[in-house]
Amino acid sequence: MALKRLESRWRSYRHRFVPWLVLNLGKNERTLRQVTGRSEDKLVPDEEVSRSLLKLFGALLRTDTAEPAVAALSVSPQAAHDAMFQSMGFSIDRRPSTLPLAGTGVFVTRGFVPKGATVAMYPGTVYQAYEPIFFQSIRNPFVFRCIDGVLIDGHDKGISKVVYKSCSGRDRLGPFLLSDTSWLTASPKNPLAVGQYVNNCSNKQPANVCYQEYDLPDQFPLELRQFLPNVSYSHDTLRPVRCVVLVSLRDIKPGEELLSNYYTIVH
Ligand SMILES: C[S@@+](CC[C@H](N)C(=O)[O-])C[C@H]1O[C@@H](n2cnc3c(N)ncnc32)[C@H](O)[C@@H]1O
Repeated sequence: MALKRLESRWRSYRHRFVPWLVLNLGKNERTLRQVTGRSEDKLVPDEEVSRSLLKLFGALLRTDTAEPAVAALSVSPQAAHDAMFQSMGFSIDRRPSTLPLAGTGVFVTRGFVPKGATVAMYPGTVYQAYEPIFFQSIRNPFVFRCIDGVLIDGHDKGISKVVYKSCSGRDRLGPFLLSDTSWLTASPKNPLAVGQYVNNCSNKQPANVCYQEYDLPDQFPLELRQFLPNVSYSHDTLRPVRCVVLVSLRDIKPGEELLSNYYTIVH
């Protein structure tokens, strides 16, 4: 009976962090997020996400004093955070988590995040459901699973880092970089690209952000793609780049830690 229940739960489980789910589902069952269909998993329309990204990336591009629109931009971390604050009204950064034994977390450092805002991005290499990720996934807590089985490896160390850099170096169009590698360092030039450090909510502290899949539209400007923290594992020009953004579930005040929901059940 218990086995049957577990099996049906596993089949309807679509999301997020597999190792964490296996180890902690029993302890944190009250934090499960339930949605009744794929479309319901989107809190805000894709156009709204596009608008936010275009606004921030445009501001980051203008902040750069070197040659705009070409490779190797040199926005300083402080300038990038200022650009974020001015264009979005808030900024976020990594700090030690407020949750016991949870390592690093992500906090609102300045300004207010309104409900429905694109508050962070989940960086990493994007694997289609059929692509090999075995070695990269060993003891890797940063493998994010999308609803359709696409995986995003957001680990900024070891083999994951090597794979991301190599895919990012491969995909460029003339002078244009199509993705950013600086999220692999302590100071990403796109300050949104720290979503892989957002921790899971607890029974006491409910989630204030949720994950939302976002396929990059074809018309996304070439000169702004250099700020994207995602690259496809295989060079596949037909498929749009899969990104995952974190969207605020309520207004969030400065000093608050962003907490997501590592489990989503799609019925
Ligand atoms: C995607 S990473 C998040 C970043 C992580 N905090 C770090 O410093 O690397 C997922 C890992 O964070 C930790 N974590 C996330 N939420 C937690 C929580 N509520 N309590 C304890 N640890 C947590 C677990 O070790 C989990 O495997």
